[in-house]
Amino acid sequence: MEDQNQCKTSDQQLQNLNLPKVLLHGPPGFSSVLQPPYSEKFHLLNHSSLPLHQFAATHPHHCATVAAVLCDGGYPLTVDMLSLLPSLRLVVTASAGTDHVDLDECRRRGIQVAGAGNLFSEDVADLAVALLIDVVMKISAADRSLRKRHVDSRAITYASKVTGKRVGIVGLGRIGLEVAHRLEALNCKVSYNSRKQKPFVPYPFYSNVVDLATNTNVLVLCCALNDQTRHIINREVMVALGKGGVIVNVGRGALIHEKELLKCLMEGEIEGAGLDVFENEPLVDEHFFSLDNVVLSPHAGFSTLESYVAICQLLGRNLEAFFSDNPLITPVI
Ligand SMILES: O=CC(=O)O
Repeated sequence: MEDQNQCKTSDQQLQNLNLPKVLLHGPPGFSSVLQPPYSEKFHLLNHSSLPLHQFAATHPHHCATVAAVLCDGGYPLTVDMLSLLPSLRLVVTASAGTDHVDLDECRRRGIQVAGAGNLFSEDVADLAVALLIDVVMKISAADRSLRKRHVDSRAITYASKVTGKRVGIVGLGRIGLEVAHRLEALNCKVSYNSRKQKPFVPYPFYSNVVDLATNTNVLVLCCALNDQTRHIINREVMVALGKGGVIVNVGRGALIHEKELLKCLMEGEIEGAGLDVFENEPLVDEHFFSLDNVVLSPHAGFSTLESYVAICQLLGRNLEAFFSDNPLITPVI
């Protein structure tokens, strides 16, 4: 554990005593998400060099008094972890998804949670459409082929038209809607599946993902991961999508039964996949690496420079709002 401010003067350390303690729960370097003026308003603690339970064992006083956690999307906050922080009142996550945070436990303990809101929706939608176009038009496969000096583009099999494709969006929240708007410009025929039919959208609704797959060429997964959506894309759905079918996933890896996806890709049950997320992140199943009909992206849907600058501000503003007794800017609960 390092105290974020340990190299400052002891005067500043004394000053820290009056500042709310915020525990940073993310990768090395995560502390840079809070910049002045926000970084000066909190006593930042960074445990990235130690697992949280070891930090708790070696720094019980800090753990007992941490008031807020600032966490990164890939960093779980389980019941056990939350129990190490008895004074915790706020979790701010730098992600739109909240499947890594035990929200039920936060509710039970009255801990408020803020997230990224819709900040990343446009970037994620851009990436979804980029992956769709790449897989369908075989851009990355052609690039690989050219680099091997196979200059005849037909050395790879024929690409397919994006224009006019029937695209089924799974999860028509803000990201799904952004994807739909982009696809309309490409003359794609959009339909969707979600928990409930949305009265305000013009797209056909399918209450069942198998029916959606049967009636489309491409599935784009934009929904949240929860008990209802885990492995929502199983073999039955992939077979229903059919041999020319493509799956794009910008939601969470575990929306797809990944082993079945690999089998379907290898056996030609579906045509291809564009994946920004994986079931065992940060690990990626290496079987994907040898498949030419897959385009891979390292969970990068939210990593534009513009959005990074914006999320840094938003995290600080949520912390500031909470500790000034104002409503959270982007509340989850
Ligand atoms: O995956 C990224 C996010 O949830 O913001």
